[in-house]
Amino acid sequence: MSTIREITSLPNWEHHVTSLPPSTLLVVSFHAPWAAPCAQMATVLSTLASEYPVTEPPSTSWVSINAEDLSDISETYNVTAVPFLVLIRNGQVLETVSGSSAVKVRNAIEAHAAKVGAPVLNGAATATDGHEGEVATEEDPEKKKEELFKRLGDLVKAAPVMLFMKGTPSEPKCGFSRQLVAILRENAVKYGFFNILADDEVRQGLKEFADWPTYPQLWVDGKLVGGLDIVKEELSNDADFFKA
Ligand SMILES: N[C@@H](CCC(=O)N[C@@H](CS)C(=O)NCC(=O)O)C(=O)O
Repeated sequence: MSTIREITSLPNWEHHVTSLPPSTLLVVSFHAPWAAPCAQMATVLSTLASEYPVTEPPSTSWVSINAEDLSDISETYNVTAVPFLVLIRNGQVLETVSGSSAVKVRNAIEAHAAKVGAPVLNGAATATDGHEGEVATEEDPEKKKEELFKRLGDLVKAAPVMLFMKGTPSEPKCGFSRQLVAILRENAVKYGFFNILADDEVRQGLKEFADWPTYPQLWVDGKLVGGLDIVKEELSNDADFFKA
């Protein structure tokens, strides 16, 4: 289970890059502390990283960089907006993804990294150097809502099964979320998760987007199944609900 490491200085970055074998895919996430979509992207990336096992030599290496503090590095990679993802192997930039689309980020990483026990998408990702999903600077509330809903539309598809919960699977912060995590574990379901306590915009926005007022929320293939009660009901009607 890979984790994301924060690069804190230029020497730290140089040491990290030069210590990697040529075959390792280096996943670099540029962020800024003031940009809420970066907090969301951090969660998306740590969920993704956790799906990649730690191997020797490492098949993937995951780092994040404060784009403003380490401007020498962000300038090297032409980071003009955050979040901004750069995929590097053997010193070569393979692909960049500008913006907060969880789907584009997942596709790009899956296209370049082999996950043990998972199919590798061949050429599924395309270069995405457009400006979609960037941080809105305007205060137009309609535009902000449109952007939020676009992010949420991507986020609910960040994994085939997505759990929006309070806390994390290892540390649920609410009994309902804890119960749903236990159900998923009992049914050996692989899932991505999002801690809605870490992002109030997502917490409030998803209620409206989903037309569902509470958490946990379970989404399968980008469609809302429901909360804990609905999942329990589905399983009591069909014990193989998650196997279909
Ligand atoms: N019966 C609900 C229980 C979930 C629930 O009531 N959640 C509350 C308390 S944890 C909630 O999310 N409230 C809205 C919020 O906290 O934003 C289910 O089946 O999921």
